[in-house]
Amino acid sequence: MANVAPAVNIANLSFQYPGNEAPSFTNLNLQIAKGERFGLFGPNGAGKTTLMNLMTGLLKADEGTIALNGIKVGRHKYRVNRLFGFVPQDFSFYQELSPKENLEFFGAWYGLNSQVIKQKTDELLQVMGLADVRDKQVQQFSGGMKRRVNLAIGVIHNPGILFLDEPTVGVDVQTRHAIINYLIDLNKNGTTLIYTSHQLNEAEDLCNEVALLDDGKIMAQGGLNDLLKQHKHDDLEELFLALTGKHFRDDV
Ligand SMILES: Nc1ncnc2c1ncn2[C@@H]1O[C@H](COP(=O)(O)OP(=O)(O)OP(=O)(O)O)[C@@H](O)[C@H]1O
Repeated sequence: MANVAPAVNIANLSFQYPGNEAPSFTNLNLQIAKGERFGLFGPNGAGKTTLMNLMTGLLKADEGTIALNGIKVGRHKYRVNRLFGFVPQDFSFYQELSPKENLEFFGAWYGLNSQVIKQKTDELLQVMGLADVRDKQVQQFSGGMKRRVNLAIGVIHNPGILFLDEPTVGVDVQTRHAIINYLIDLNKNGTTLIYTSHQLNEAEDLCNEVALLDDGKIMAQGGLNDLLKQHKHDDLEELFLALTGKHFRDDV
């Protein structure tokens, strides 16, 4: 059988923000296989968002390469951009537009034809519980509704890889359940999920593979159950504290 390229292949990645004293990453290597529900965890300031921004091409590596499904990020921008969806921590839609208008706009941006845009827009508004408010301005929505709009936009083009940076921050239990169940369904249909969160109990429901990042280094990586067994911990929170320590990580 031919070798299948991993969903994400990071090789010898080095990156430093201009003006910072120390690099964020030096010679980092990470592979994420296709079809995984992969969780990237770590304390505040560990580098999770920076790594997501590098994987999605928002930041450019100083050294090393990142490939998605075997295609190098930064080289074939248009091809790479259509491979993945990104649900960033900050809302990435137009507040003055309705959810329907936002989905139509981003569908067109991804080059979908109008028939597909209409069908995906109707489907996503329904799945996300936004059908009744489809024509209202998003700026009038609650935080949980805005999170669902953010997610819908990230998946309108049926991406094979979906990056999610804290997709459930600040939402209620109902929205959290809806989002997690939707993500599990997407994964069953073949989408690789790459997810960060501080909600470790939620991560246990969602992820089958995890990596713990601290100070730009991967402290542990593997199947969630294998890691818990190997380190003799009952849950991800215990493992997290054991590997990253209990001290605060406030930036100064
Ligand atoms: N634009 C920037 N310029 C300079 N330094 C930055 C920039 N963005 C982030 N950093 C620094 O890089 C480090 C990693 O930040 P990052 O936001 O990637 O961490 P994180 O793991 O996502 O944290 P959190 O859990 O708090 O979201 C921090 O020390 C942060 O101060």
